[in-house]
Amino acid sequence: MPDTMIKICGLKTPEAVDAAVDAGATHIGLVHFEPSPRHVSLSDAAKLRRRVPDSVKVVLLLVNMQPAPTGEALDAVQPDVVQFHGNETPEWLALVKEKTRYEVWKAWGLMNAQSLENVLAYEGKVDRVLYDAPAKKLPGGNGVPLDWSLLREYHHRIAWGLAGGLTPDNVVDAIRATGAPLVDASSGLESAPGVKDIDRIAAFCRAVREA
Ligand SMILES: O=C(O)c1ccccc1N[C@@H]1O[C@H](COP(=O)(O)O)[C@@H](O)[C@H]1O
Repeated sequence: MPDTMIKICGLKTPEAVDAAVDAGATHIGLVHFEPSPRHVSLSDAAKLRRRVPDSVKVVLLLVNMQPAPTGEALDAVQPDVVQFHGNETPEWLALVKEKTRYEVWKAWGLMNAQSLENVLAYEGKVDRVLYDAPAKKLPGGNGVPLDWSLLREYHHRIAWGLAGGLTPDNVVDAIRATGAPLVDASSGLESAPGVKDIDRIAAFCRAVREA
C-alpha cells in the first residue's frame, strides 16, 4: 500500500511551516478566511509559500469566495492546490479546474450515507474530495471527527482524504477504520486556537508513518 499522505493545515508562522516540512508532511495548508483563528493574509501566505520545498505541496484554503477574489488569491499565493471549504458548486469548481493549473479539492461535510452519494455531483469536476465533519460555527477547523464507519469499505469514485478532529492519538485508528490515502489535521495539533504545537505536528507525522 502506498504511504499515507499527510496534510498539516492552518500554518501561520515560518517555524510551523518548517516543522511540518521537517516532520514529513506531504502537503501544508494555508487558511485565507478572515473569521478563522488560522487566517493568513495573502501577502503572508505568499511568504510562507516560498519557504516550502518543491517536494511538499502547498494547499490554499478558501471559503465561498467570489470568482475575482479567488483569482487574486491564487495569483498572489501560487499554491499547488486550492481547497474549497464552503458551499462552492460543482460547476464553479469544474471551471476553476478547466481554466487554471491548480489541483482542485472540495471539502465535504459528511453527515450520512446519503451525503456520500450527493458528493458524486463533483465527480470529474474536482481532483480530490476531503471528508470533514459537518460544518459548525466555522465551516471547518472545528476539531470534530466524522463518523468513520461511513467510509469503511466504501468504493470511492473520487480521490479522497480524511479530515476532522484528527490528532496524534486517533489518527492510527482513523486510518485503520477508513483506509484513508491522505489525512489532514489542524486544530488537533494546536496548544491554543491558531497556535500550532511543533511537538504535536511531529507526533502526528510519526503516528501516520507507523500506522
Ligand atoms: O482551520 C480553520 O479555521 C478552517 C476554517 C474554515 C474552513 C476550514 C478550516 N479548517 C479545515 O478543516 C479541516 C478539519 O480541521 P480540524 O483538524 O478538525 O481542525 C481541515 O482541512 C482544516 O484545515
